[in-house]
Parts: sequence; structure tokens; C-alpha cells
Amino acid sequence: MNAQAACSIEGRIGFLGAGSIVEAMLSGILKKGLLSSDRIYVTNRSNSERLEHLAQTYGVNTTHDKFEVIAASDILILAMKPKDSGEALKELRGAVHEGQLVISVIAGVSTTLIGEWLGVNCPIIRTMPNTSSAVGLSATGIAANHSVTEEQLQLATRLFEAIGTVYSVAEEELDIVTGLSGSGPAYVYYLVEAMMGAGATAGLDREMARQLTLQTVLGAAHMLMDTREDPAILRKKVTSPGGTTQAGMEVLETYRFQEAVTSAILRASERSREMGAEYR
Ligand SMILES: NC(=O)C1=CN([C@@H]2O[C@H](COP(=O)(O)OP(=O)(O)OC[C@H]3O[C@@H](n4cnc5c(N)ncnc54)[C@H](O)[C@@H]3O)[C@@H](O)[C@H]2O)C=CC1
Ligand SMILES: O=C(O)[C@@H]1CCC=N1
Repeated sequence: MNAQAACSIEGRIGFLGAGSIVEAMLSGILKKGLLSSDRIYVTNRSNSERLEHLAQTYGVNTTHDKFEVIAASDILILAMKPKDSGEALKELRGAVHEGQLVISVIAGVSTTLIGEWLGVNCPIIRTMPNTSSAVGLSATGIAANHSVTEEQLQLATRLFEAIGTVYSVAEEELDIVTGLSGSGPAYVYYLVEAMMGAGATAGLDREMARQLTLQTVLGAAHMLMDTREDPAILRKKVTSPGGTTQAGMEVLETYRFQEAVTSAILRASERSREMGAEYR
């Protein structure tokens, strides 16, 4: 048996939703050879062009018939927006059976609510990946309801390991995961936008400013991962007394940078909880 076959998974997977997260997952799962594209089914609300694109690019089965996807699948991945999820899942009432494994990537919506909407007492796993899935570098939080077996949890973990690193958390913690690492890439991009803009404003060529910024962010992430040093220690090593970094840090402190980032993550986590309550 070759390595690829050894790590392949049994059964068929159906995706309800065909947006950016689903494309990132398809790309990762197929690259890893976890299962062949003919065992993957994808549907969305109404965008035929999008389904055509996924069929052409990944060779997956696509249809506008959600019930066909459900009937064909052993594992169902729920990937519509939180605001669409109640209506979408209530429509499917009675179609999902207890032997199927449901995996949600929907922000804020609990496994209890998903079970209530689907009207079935089936195993449900709630996850929170991020868009770095597209390059195999997602940080994904995962939590299971009481019906999920150890084997099913391992299966879901392997699916998400195809698109990054998986962290098992309590379901209540997934709202925090959402505010931190689900939304997190956007905060990093925002910082990068500012750094690139500043380099260009100060007189560098835009492309040069971009490359210097990206290499700096990549290098800092590698330093944190490889040395495992406390970020505050690494920061101190950059900061010579009376030097340039200290001057820059003093400005960030004037703008209460750490407080801003903390408040943003807490607010995003709170929004995840709010969405769960709002769409109930
Ligand atoms: N974009 C991100 O960074 C992340 C998104 N998520 C979650 O993933 C989910 C999808 O997000 P995106 O892919 O960004 O959204 P998107 O807007 O790109 O895709 C949503 C998909 O759901 C489909 N849809 C809507 N109603 C439907 C229905 N009744 N039946 C079947 N499909 C239906 C739409 O046609 C579309 O294909 C959301 O719940 C979001 O919270 C999770 C982690 C990260
Ligand atoms: O902004 C959102 O609601 C989704 C969840 C995490 C990232 N994007």
C-alpha cells in the first residue's frame, strides 16, 4: 500500500455551500489525496457558474439538488453564511439521518442549534478554519457534540489536517477561536497594508515596500515558531535603547496598539456569540 492510499479516507463527502472556504478545503483535500474527486459532491444556493468552475478545476460532482448531495454523502460539510444557515438547514429537515456525520464551518452556530434545525440527533462536529487553508496553513479549532465517536473525530481531524493544523477545543471556546484565528488573517493583512503603505509614503518603490514587508512578517512568524521564545523577549531583542524601534514602539503605545488589537479580538469573539443567538 503506498503512503497516499494509507492515508486516504473511506466514503463520500458532500459540501453544502461552495464559497471561499470550500474551495480552499477542496484544494487541500485533493492535493493530499485524502479521497478522489469523484467521491466529492458540492452544491450552493443558485450560482451555476461557481459550480461549473469547481467541477472544471477540481473534477468534483456538482448539482443544484441539495437532497441529491445529502443522499450521496457519508459526511456533510455545512459551509453557508451564518445568516443563511437557519433557513437552509430547516429546509433539509428529515433528509439527514443519524448515520451521517455533519461537520460545520459556520461561525457562531452551535452544534445544538444545527441538530435542532436539521431535526436529527446525529453526530455533529463544529470547526473554525481560516482562509490560509488555501495554502495548507489554516489554524483550525474543532469541537464535537456527544454523538460523535472517537473514530469520527479522528476522521474530521484528518480532513482539516489536509489544510493546516488542527486544535481540539471545548465548543464554548470556538467563539474565541473565531475572533482570534478565524478572523485573524484579516488583522495581519491590515497591519501589512499599513506597513507597505508607510514604506511607499516614505519614498520606497511600492513593490520594494511590499517585498520588504512580506519577508519581515514571514521571518517574524518563523522566529516565533522555530525559537519558541516569548514574543515580548523577541521584541526586546529588536529594540535597542534609544534606537529606531524604541522610537517606533513609543508611537504605537501612544495609539494604544495592544489595547486596540485586544479589543478587536474580544469584539470579534463576542460577534460570533451574537450571531449564534441572532440567527436562532
Ligand atoms: N471566509 C472565511 O475566512 C471563513 C469563513 N468561515 C465560515 O464559512 C462559511 C462560508 O464562508 P465563505 O466561504 O467565506 O462564504 P461565501 O459567501 O463565499 O460562501 C457561502 C456559500 O453558501 C452557499 N449557500 C447559501 N445558502 C445556501 C443554501 N441554502 N444551501 C446551500 N448553499 C447555500 C452560497 O451559495 C455560497 O456558495 C460561513 O459560515 C463562515 O462563517 C469559517 C472560517 C473562515
Ligand atoms: O467574518 C466572518 O464572519 C468569518 C468567520 C471567520 C472569518 N470570517
